[in-house]
Amino acid sequence: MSEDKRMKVYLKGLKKKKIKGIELIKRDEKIELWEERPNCGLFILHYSEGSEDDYHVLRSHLLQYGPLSSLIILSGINYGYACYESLESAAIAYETINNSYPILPFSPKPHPFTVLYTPIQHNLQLGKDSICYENVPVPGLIIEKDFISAEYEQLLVEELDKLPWNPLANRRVQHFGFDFIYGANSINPETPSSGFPAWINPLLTDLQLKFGISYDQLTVNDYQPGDSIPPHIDSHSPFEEILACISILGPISMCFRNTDGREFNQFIPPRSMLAMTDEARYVWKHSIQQRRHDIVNGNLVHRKRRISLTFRKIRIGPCRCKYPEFCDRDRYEEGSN
Ligand SMILES: O=C(O)CCC(=O)C(=O)O
Ligand SMILES: [Fe+2]
Repeated sequence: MSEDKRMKVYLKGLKKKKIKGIELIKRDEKIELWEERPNCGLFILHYSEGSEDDYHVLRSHLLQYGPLSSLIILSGINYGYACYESLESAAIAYETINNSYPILPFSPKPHPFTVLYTPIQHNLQLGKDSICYENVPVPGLIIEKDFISAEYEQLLVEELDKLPWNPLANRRVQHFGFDFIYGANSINPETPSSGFPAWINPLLTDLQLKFGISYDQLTVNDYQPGDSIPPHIDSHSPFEEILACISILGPISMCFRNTDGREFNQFIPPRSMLAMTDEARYVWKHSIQQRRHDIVNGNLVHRKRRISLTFRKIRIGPCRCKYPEFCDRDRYEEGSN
């Protein structure tokens, strides 16, 4: 076949793929595309696996045309969405990609891709469960960024990795102060397991200053991408009100769910402190959902290893929270068993 003919066949194949891609976007994203008028927003028909590597391949290519304000490429879906900061950059990308068919090293094999203008600021419908926000309206939830330094974060990881991790179904854990009894979601106050190692002291001091609480139980969770913790409320009776959770290494989102159906994904940056007080502590369930990515401000954030340190204070006496319908105080009342 001549080179000319080969090119024609190749472009015909690409055109067919494009028509199929548009149908898919209409079906999944429920939007009609506006193909002709230049717009900052672009649907990308990348025909790849949408893996993390594919995401980075696309991102570095698209950045050649100008700064992006959004890029969402989801695993297992062969189209994505990008938004340029300027119309000019989007137009250069559109013209260059659709006229010169650059071949990118996608998985499973290198191939060209196409882009389409869209007038709609889009969060991919198929990725909407993973959209999270920097401040969600959960009463009593406090998030403080940059609570610890990068140096101390590094030290915590090194020290924790010297100690044995206990594997659970979807993550690994360590406990300090008192052992945590899974199932009962409690501790045995009669049998303190171990004290806190000295390298925890700076955190204990900071939390004491912040909340006036001397925390005495610590659960450390270690999550790899895709790991999770099921929805739960930390039992009221064994622990006092304020739970303080320090996050290190990777970013993640935590899902807060109320029994009335409200649900919010809170983005948690590394080295931040998240405190659950009042309703956030006693009423809302929290969980880390099984995912490898989160979407924040229109951008895909791939999860990495994340460690959390949850500080709790053992409660002496019954819980007297304002939420008896959510409280387990009856189970722990004196004389009951
Ligand atoms: O990993 C986290 O931030 C949450 C941990 C947690 O909810 C718990 O250990 O009870
Ligand atoms: Fe918890």
